Amino acid sequence: MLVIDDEPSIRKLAERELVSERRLITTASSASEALSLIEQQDFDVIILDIRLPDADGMDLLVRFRETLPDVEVVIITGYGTIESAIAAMKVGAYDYITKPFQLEHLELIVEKAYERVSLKRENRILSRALVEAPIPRLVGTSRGIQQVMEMIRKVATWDVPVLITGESGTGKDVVARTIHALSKRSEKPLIVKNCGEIQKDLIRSELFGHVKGAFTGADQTREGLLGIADRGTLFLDEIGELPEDVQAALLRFLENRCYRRVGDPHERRADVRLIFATHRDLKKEVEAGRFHEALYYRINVFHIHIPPLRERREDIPLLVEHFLTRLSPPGTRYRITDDVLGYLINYNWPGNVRELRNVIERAIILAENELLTPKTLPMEITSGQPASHLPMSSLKLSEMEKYLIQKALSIHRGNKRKAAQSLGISRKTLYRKMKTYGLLKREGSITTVS
Ligand SMILES: Nc1ncnc2c1ncn2[C@@H]1O[C@H](COP(=O)(O)OP(=O)(O)OP(=O)(O)O)[C@@H](O)[C@H]1O
Repeated sequence: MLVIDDEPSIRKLAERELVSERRLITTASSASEALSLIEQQDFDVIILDIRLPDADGMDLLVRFRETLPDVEVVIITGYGTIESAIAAMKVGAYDYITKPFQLEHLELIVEKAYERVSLKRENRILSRALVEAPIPRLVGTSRGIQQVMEMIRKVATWDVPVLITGESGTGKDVVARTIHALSKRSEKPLIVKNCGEIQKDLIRSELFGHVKGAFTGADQTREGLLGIADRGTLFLDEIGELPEDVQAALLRFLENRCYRRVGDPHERRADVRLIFATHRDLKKEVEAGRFHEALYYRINVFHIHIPPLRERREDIPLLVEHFLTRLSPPGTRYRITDDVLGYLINYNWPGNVRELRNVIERAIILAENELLTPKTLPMEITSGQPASHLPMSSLKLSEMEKYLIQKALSIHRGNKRKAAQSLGISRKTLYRKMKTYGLLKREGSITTVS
């Protein structure tokens, strides 16, 4: 924020009282000083005394309106010059305040002006299409997913950085969106950026912004993602792809919320919650000298790991149901046969939930009579060995029995009659064994196999 006033007491008051976590205050005592500051740095809000020693504040305001369309200008006028305040509003000032004023009154106006700046910024972000669709639901009842949900609920309302890890397609993006949606910042923008998709030499400028002339091709000053995400959340995917110098700058930002745009000698502040994701093992990257150690420790404080789908196969029936509902064309209701579910549960899912989603989408297209049969599945799934995931490391009879019961329940989506039938035992025996193996914790929540 820039405060232009020739009265030292007003400048001092602003410097002392209006500074905040999110705001740096710069002051100027004359129009010429203000203009040279504006040449060098960007401001969100300008407070302008209409009477200045070297220029008419009105002329300055007109100039600001033409050259700084995104900045909100608040006018300070002397007592009895209300007409000039009204004239200033007509030219495009955001608001005015008359001297002498109460500090609270000024604070309120400044807050509102900032609110307006961030609203404008959000509209711009929407037009840059960085914010995507609403959050998808995190589906799953496995212990792994339940733990992830629990962690999300705990961390969402805190402003701490979060690191999400997991193989590609496990749902890191869904988790990040859920954290933002449950946070205090949910009304503010969530900016999502995959660092792996940005050209290496442009990453710094993309994140922190740059000033005009900072490098060849920088013909305009441009706001970085941190500035755009101010008061919201920035989700950086594939953080392992960041160059070393950018990692260091990011660490600085995490420590004091200050950053510098490329080519800008001045510090800026932004109030941004950061969420990171990677499919790499960052600890190994640190050991190999490819990832900044201090940054790793700073972001690893709250770490959410999403297990691969093959380690939580009991989520597959629910996920299948979820995608069938989501992907069936309106007015249709696609179903799957039991053997299709069996194949899906047994497959290894190297592409995790994303692959499952794609398989269901493809099968819906190939299905006849709204029924997904094995013919609608890709070869690599139907050629799989149905029993390939037996826990062969353990050959204890009881463990094998428990495993087979869980498997049968998974395949038959918890239907005890069908599970018992496929195991060749009575329903009563199945029930008794489920009790023995602790598979009947709560009615309706059956622990199935992974
Ligand atoms: N638990 C889940 N419940 C519902 N949908 C899910 C779940 N996990 C993942 N998905 C869906 O699977 C797809 C892939 O998820 P997402 O993009 O979040 O994975 P990712 O881990 O971020 O992948 P990458 O590392 O490749 O970016 C998306 O369509 C997402 O909606």
